[in-house]
Amino acid sequence: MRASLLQIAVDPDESVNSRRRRVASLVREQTGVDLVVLPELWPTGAFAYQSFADEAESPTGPTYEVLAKAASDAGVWVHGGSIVERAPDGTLYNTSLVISPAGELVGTYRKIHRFGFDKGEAVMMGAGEALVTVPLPGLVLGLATCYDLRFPELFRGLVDAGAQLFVVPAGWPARRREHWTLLARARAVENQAYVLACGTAGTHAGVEQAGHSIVVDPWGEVLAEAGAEEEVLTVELDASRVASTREQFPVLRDRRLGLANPPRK
Ligand SMILES: NC(=O)CCC(=O)C(=O)O
Repeated sequence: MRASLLQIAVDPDESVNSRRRRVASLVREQTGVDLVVLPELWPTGAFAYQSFADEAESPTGPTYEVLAKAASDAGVWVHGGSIVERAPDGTLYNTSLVISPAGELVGTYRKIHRFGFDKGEAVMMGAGEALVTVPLPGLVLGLATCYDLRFPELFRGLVDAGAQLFVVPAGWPARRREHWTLLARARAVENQAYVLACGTAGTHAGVEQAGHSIVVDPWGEVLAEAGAEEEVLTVELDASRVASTREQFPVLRDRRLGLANPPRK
């Protein structure tokens, strides 16, 4: 499987619609790969909280429309990063879209762990409640978004649901870049799965973005890593590597589940 991660620069001087058109043509340029991955909240910027309500859309709204057309023109699967979703009851969610080469919306995932502690996304958005996997030809995809990367139990739950490849769109700040790289490798090693972590470039809402999108294999080796600027990272994934790693070094088999917690003192 060939995958391209589009590390998009979110420039506040570019309108959301111009960025959608620009990203759609970048997706079309990936004809020949199997999977294209976009970052978290690339239409608005993950930290541009003030525009969330104005730019909120439905999962089949304007971002889906441009990506679905681009996916079918290029004949690729698209993980569309995420959008600000407005649910029918008015709640906002940070929602990922997975689109087939026929342009169908085959999966959505509402970010479970919201970032910001007592402000920003954490108070403006609802929390997702469901783990999501999507079978792609050759590998089962498990979905997570940005801050989710800090919560290993989510990834273990996705492994239990069959995931072999994690796609993690992000808007990760430059000042915590070392955490990003370390956590992406940790999630790959502990779960013996591919990690495709796609961040944004540029600075928006005063937050410099890390870029440094990264692809890690099931043994924890970094197959490719971007710089800080806008960049397309294309990698070859070997679907059989997940099974062979899990077979040759069967650490997942040694889990001790169901132990009782010690009483709290
Ligand atoms: N958009 C995010 O989830 C940011 C996460 C982050 O900055 C961190 O975990 O650190």
